Amino acid sequence: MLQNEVAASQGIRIRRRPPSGPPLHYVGPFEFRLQNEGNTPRNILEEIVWHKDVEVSQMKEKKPLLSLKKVIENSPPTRDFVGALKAAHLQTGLPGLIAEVKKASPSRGILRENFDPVEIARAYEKGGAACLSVLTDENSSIKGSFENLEAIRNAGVKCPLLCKEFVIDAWQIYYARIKGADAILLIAAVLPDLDIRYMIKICKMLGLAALVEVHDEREMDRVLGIEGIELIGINNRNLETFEVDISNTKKLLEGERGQMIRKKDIIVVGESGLFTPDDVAYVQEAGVKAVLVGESIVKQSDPGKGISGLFGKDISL
Ligand SMILES: O=P(O)(O)OC[C@@H](O)[C@@H](O)c1c[nH]c2ccccc12
Repeated sequence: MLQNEVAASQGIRIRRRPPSGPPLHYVGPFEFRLQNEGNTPRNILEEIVWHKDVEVSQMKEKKPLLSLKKVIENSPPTRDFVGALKAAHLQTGLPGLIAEVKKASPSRGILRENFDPVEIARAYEKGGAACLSVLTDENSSIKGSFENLEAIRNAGVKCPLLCKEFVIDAWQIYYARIKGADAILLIAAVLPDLDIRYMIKICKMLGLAALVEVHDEREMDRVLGIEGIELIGINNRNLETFEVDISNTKKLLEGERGQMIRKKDIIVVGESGLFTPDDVAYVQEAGVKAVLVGESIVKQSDPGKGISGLFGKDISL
């Protein structure tokens, strides 16, 4: 089966690359690009993934896997991302915080002018974040970068770091490891089961935690069928439509799914759209032991104080 067909059979709507024939058409003396269902991305997630495909193949030519492996042999060990979340939860009785260093988003535009990633990371650490998330996609309106990840790691920040990337190829996991990541995001709306299985093995080999992100029941059920998963993120934002609804976290943790997660001792991370202590309490009640928060804290003049605002108390002690 073709890659897109395998994905579609698992309910994945994101196509990994334009599936249909030549996009150029001749009409008289003119050549122009005819947009059609086949060669036009259906939403921003699909557009990012198609772009990523080109980006990764170019990067791979410049830095082949073998050269990355050599660098990794001499890299310092990774930090324990899952352990840091568990410890924070035990210590505070609140969900462990993954605080996101986020400059902009496709739906909200620029979130912070004068964006200084290292300053934000330090403020988060001081404010009690257990871990940090750093967006690394450079070509979309997310405005992330691997330089930010590297700069935060090199600045002596001790919190474990999540590389927030759109992973479509295992090469990216090696690259993230070199740039200072302790964990990486794998998006179930993009990756078929076999890719997730394979990538989780690579993460284990490299000492990285994998945060596997789901958004609906079907994705959750697929991911629960995969061995060796320690961290599942429930995104309250639909990456195709950008609709945000925090009751999504509750819905996906009800009944048998919640039971299975407890039995497997999986840590669930509530992601996106969390702004108030009530929001945090709501997802904690639903069963999460960690939260991933960007907008509400990165927008504050002191992002560290933003954390106290989010939890309704100082969690830095
Ligand atoms: O800024 P928010 O609403 O607090 O959301 C943070 C984080 O969950 C969000 O940035 C996110 C979750 N999954 C993603 C995947 C790609 C890009 C971004 C994301």
